[in-house]
Amino acid sequence: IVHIAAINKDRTIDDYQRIYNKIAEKIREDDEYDGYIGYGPVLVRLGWHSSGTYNKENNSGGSYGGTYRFKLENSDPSNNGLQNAAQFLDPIYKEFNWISHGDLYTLGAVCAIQEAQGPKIKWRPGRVDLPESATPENGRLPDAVNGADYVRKFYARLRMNDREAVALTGAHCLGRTHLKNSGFDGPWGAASSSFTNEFFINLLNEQWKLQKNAAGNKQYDSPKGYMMLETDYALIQDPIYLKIVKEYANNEASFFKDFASSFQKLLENGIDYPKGAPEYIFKTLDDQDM
Ligand code: HEM
Ligand SMILES: Nc1c([N+](=O)[O-])cnc2ccccc12
Repeated sequence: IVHIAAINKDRTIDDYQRIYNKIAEKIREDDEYDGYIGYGPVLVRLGWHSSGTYNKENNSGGSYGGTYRFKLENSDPSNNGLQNAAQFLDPIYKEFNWISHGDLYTLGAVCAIQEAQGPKIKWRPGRVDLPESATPENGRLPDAVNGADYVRKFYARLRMNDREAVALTGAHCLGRTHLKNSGFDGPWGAASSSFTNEFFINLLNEQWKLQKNAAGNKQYDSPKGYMMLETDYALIQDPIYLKIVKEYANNEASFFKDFASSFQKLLENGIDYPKGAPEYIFKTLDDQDM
């Protein structure tokens, strides 16, 4: 399968910055969502899940076709809760319906990370809405109850190496798990809406206890009320991952640099960009004194 980015010469960075600003202003405005965590984290998860269906074996899935908009994909149990992100983006799509769904889902995630004081993420437009028949089957997104071997194998399907896998998991500094969405619960402590390297610091500094939660699923809990999934905890069980976790816990700049490149790669998996395809770095609202 080949997906070639469609370059729309009528649209410039100003057009996309306008959409970015609309999303960013709405994140600021709708601040009460999920106990005042806000919509940032769930927008990041939508961008990641719409990209995480990619399979390098046949270049299928991924963000290009915007197939999350179809029932088969948005009703995948792995996508429980992302309806909130889709509903958040609906009015923005109505106002700017010249953008493709794939570009909108990924732009929303980039905006959410940057507005959470995370790194600048380069973003390239050109995804094209594909028909419902192009929707990937359920089951391509990762399960949380697994160890390091599973994590390594899963990320290999997305063409991600060990550093990229650890860096990407650092997005778990944002938001929280919700029993009704995924059967995992917490953290009850600082479920953050700021993008930092705290996930790695928590992993290394907290005492973790594996226990069954109210839904009977195993997760690691800490006395301070933090939690880790088994796939999170795997990053300090595996010696190679552990070394990278320590690097990112001690060097936020290194984490930011690697996250920015890995997240762009994740969002662009499966897409061929023609030579000279435009690549944008959006200004935050703060950069624009808004
Ligand atoms: C092995 C890989 C991964 C597994 C098993 C996993 C699993 C999960 C689970 C179970 C939740 C809770 C969902 C809910 O209950 O609402 C969650 C939330 C989240 N995940 Fe992951 N995840 C993985 C990788 C990633 C990656 C690569 C990113 C982004 C780069 C990411 C970003 C997020 C965010 C931002 C949230 C919070 C969402 C919210 O607060 O609504 N995750 N993840
Ligand atoms: N905030 C989180 C943490 N944490 O340490 O605060 C750990 N793992 C998570 C997994 C999914 C979503 C949020 C998480």
